[in-house]
Amino acid sequence: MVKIAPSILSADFANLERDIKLVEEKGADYIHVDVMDGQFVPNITLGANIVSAIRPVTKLPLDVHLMIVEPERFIPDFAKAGSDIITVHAESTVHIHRAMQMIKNEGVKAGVVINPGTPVSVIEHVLPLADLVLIMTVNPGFGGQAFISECLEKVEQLDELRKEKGYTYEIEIDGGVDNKTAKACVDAGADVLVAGSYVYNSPDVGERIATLREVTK
Ligand SMILES: O=C(CO)[C@@H](O)[C@H](O)COP(=O)(O)O
Ligand SMILES: [Fe+2]
Repeated sequence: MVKIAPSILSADFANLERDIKLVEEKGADYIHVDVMDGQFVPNITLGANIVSAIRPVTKLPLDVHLMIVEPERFIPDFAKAGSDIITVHAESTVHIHRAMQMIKNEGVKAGVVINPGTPVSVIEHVLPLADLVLIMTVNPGFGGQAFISECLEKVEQLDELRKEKGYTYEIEIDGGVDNKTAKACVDAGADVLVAGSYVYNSPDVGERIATLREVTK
């Protein structure tokens, strides 16, 4: 069954505890945390102090998506804050392999992520290190953008590669996931769907999570 990772970027920041507990109760699998620095992407969100603050409010894994330049500078902080998965952009550092080693050395699962314009070949040599590969289906920076379906070809490639080479990473999709796009993601080979605005911009968050499960069955 597909895993659902609501993105708290679309939650009410004045009521984060309430909104995290709500999706946990309604069957979410991960809590997706979008960290933006205003440089790698044109938006600023939150830092390791917020990850520490939300750590005690949920038992769900914290899936921390770093959209920051030179993430190596902050990996120890996000690990100590209680992240379960830390995902770094191949485009954000010249040392993606080192960044992933740093994450693993902290005892945290290491993810690698690529933007819509970046091919799978760029991350080919770090796939043996990856616990998770995240495919962006929007240009990172904001919630509520339209799904870029061309990116699904990369999900198929990654699914093929793991079958061929015996890699163990999960494939996660982030951006524009809703009741209309979720099925194609799973059909392409995705294991985890991040959904921000679709889940949180509704008075019935439980119905939204249930619909994502229903349409991907
Ligand atoms: O990383 C990002 C955006 O850069 C995401 O995790 C968004 O939070 C997804 O939002 P929706 O497209 O689901 O509204
Ligand atoms: Fe994200």
